[in-house]
Amino acid sequence: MSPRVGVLALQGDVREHLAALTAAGASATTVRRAEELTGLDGIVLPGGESTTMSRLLGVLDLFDPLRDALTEGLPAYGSCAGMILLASDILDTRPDARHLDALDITVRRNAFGRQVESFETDLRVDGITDTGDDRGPMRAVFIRAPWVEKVGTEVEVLATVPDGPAAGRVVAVRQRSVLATSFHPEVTGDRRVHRHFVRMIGG
Ligand SMILES: NC(=O)CC[C@H](N)C(=O)O
Repeated sequence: MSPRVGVLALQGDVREHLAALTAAGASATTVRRAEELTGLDGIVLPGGESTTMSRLLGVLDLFDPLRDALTEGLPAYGSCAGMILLASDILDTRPDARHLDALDITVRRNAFGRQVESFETDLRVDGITDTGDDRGPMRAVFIRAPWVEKVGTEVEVLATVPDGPAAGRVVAVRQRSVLATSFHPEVTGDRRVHRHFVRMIGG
């Protein structure tokens, strides 16, 4: 049976993740209420605006149930704003923004600065672009993206920016069943990250 994956659907590029997950073989469904967390094999936190999502999670009484589900081991994948929400520490955020503390990383919001606020590059992602018939670098789209400034001992770094002013910056990580990318594979048509997540949670 295909794994059942929820997409947090409060704001952001929900539709793109639903399509990518479906193409990757998951049964994808939206999550707007706490009850909709029941029976999920994984959840995706989309790109968008992390402070807005954080506020809506509170307004809809979804923040605590989601954090509890993550603490209990619900696998998760966050892209961009989703990565920020999953982090244990955020730099350059608003004082009232809350985060889910599911990944032992420090992220800096809007880290790439004005000149390269949005850019694309070809990336190698460990375990994703180096295996399978379709191996090879992945086009990665960064839109006012965060980078990871610090990783805990249990966190694997999967990708860094290859060149340019931000060379070496960490942009993809995994800690057990939680995966996060600064970039947006959901907008490129390259399904390898979503397939990787679906395989990861399918055991
Ligand atoms: N593309 C994105 O998800 C941007 C993230 C946004 N800058 C934030 O802080 O939430």
